[in-house]
Amino acid sequence: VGVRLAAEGATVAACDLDGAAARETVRLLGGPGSHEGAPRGAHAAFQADVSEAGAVSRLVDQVQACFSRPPSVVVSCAGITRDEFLLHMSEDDWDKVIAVNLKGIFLVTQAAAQALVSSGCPGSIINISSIVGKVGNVGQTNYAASKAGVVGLTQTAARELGRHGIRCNSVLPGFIKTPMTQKVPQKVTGMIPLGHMGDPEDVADVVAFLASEDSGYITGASVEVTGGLFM
Ligand SMILES: CCCCCCCCCCCCCC(=O)CC(=O)SCCNC(=O)CCNC(=O)[C@H](O)C(C)(C)COP(=O)(O)OP(=O)(O)OC[C@H]1O[C@@H](n2cnc3c(N)ncnc32)[C@H](O)[C@@H]1OP(=O)(O)O
Ligand SMILES: NC(=O)C1=CN([C@@H]2O[C@H](COP(=O)(O)OP(=O)(O)OC[C@H]3O[C@@H](n4cnc5c(N)ncnc54)[C@H](O)[C@@H]3O)[C@@H](O)[C@H]2O)C=CC1
Repeated sequence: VGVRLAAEGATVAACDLDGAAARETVRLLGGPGSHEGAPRGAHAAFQADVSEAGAVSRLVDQVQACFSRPPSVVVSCAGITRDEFLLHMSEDDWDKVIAVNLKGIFLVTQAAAQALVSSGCPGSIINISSIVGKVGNVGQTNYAASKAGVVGLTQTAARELGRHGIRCNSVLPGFIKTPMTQKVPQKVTGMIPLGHMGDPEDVADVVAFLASEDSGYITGASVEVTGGLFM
């Protein structure tokens, strides 16, 4: 997503719980700024735990200090799984997934919206849900609930923030080739109408569209990027 948005001319603030991962993203973008507080206009890397309110507040403050404005496009990708059958799922596995995947998106969406509204800037907020939030999945009561919650949160934010020129949309990827999907039974591929798994670039293409003025009249939408899986 960062590479695609940079290719569209965006200056990217990449943030991750793993600061090294964020700095690697900035290096991928060819940005000189592989450290916080990069020269104005350069891409910059930040570290934060999105499930922690103080960390998110500090992140938005750091981004505004670095770029002299709130972020005009915010893409929340952070997500984890702690898969287990319902009969055996621990409370901790439930709490951890909800904290990152749902509360994290609440905190980032809220902090970004507060900064945009107080500065009178329009914006586009894009939250990464999952097709699992629409149809459920074996072993994922926690994850499915978190991802379904992302859609409801984003629709509500869209209703409240439209008057401020802030659009909010959800992206629901399907079976995408990343480490996260390595444990999914491969028999799934046969269920995909397009016959193959997607690539992260397929998701990035949709994010770039929702970030751009080409989607200027779209808000509150849930865009499925699934090859037709579970249409
Ligand atoms: C006909 C197949 C239908 C498959 C539909 C699956 C759709 C998945 C699309 C995902 C797209 C988006 C996903 C996403 O947002 C990103 C992710 O979250 S990727 C990770 C998704 N996680 C899973 O799919 C769960 C994978 N399973 C597990 O992690 C383990 O199985 C689990 C921890 C749940 C249990 O482990 P264990 O006790 O060791 O049991 P087994 O692994 O031996 O499995 C027992 C039994 O259950 C079957 N099974 C496991 N997972 C799934 C599944 N997702 N869908 C269907 N069936 C599943 C497994 O095949 C075994 O069946 P047997 O007949 O007993 O062999
Ligand atoms: N891979 C797939 O097939 C699908 C993925 N998704 C969603 O897409 C998003 C990205 O998924 P992937 O790139 O596959 O996963 P990934 O595991 O490669 O990336 C997730 C990133 O989130 C970071 N992160 C984890 N907890 C964090 C926290 N508390 N604070 C800040 N950062 C944190 C991780 O360090 C990691 O860099 C996730 O929200 C996932 O649920 C949705 C559908 C399908």
